[in-house]
Amino acid sequence: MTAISIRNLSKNFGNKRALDNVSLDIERGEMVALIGASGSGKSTLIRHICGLELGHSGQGKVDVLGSAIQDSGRLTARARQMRRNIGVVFQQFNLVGRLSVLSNVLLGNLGRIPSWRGTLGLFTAEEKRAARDALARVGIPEVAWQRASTLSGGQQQRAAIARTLVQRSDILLADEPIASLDPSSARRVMEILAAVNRDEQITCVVSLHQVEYARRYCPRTVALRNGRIVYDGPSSELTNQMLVELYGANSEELILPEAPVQPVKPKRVVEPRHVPAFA
Ligand SMILES: Nc1ncnc2c1ncn2[C@@H]1O[C@H](COP(=O)(O)OP(=O)(O)OP(=O)(O)O)[C@@H](O)[C@H]1O
Repeated sequence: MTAISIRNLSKNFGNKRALDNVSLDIERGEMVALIGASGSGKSTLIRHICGLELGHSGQGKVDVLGSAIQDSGRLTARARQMRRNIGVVFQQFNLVGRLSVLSNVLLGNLGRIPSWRGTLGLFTAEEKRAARDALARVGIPEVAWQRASTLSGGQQQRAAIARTLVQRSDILLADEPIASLDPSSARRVMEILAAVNRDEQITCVVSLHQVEYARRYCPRTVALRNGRIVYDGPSSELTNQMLVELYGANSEELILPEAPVQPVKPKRVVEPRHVPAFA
């Protein structure tokens, strides 16, 4: 089943074309990296998938798990209900700093419980147990009672992932979840996302600045440039040389300094979906 299907999606901010006729299918259970230099449209695309932004009026469609969340620039009637099934992790501002970590994770229940219960913070013993299990799943059970503002960046991202586990979403969108983390915290967060994708069969779309993480953790990479898809295929086949050709000097943002530019591989026949779409 197709988890996310995007057709002819475009978005302008003033004169700036942020998305340019994007069409993309992501199957259920995939782990896909979105890469691109700064300003290429990664965040904008993620925000359209969860209905936080709307495409051009009269054009474009985004389906999630077989139902439209936005169509022709308008949110559908089901969008609100559908958002419950889409977990989102951002680079920052993931948690309510003054609340305990456990309370933040419990907020993942809000879409499924009566609003009065959420407002009063009245969660059942079963919901609290599930939240503690989720914190254990992401490797930070010991911080449950700490204020969220006291966590390190990596711990905050792990708590945000735990909240999406409590939410029981089928789709997890992570918008630059490791951009402000040190390399070892970044690896840990990516390992957790990969484990959640593998073990819970949650479809993951992760926007990343550095292609090394895409190659290591995401079988498929979609690369954006100026709001257009310029590569869609196996992460392992997106060479540094291709990045240099696609992004010119901006490719430096995407390639870790220690990774040498690889020699260009001879062209080989690939499935149609995997043909790099240079634009
Ligand atoms: N709310 C907004 N108002 C005006 N312009 C915007 C807005 N959101 C995004 N843009 C512009 O749209 C383009 C795409 O931005 P977007 O944030 O999607 O890129 P990105 O690839 O996620 O970049 P980064 O890696 O720096 O986060 C950029 O030129 C950006 O300045």
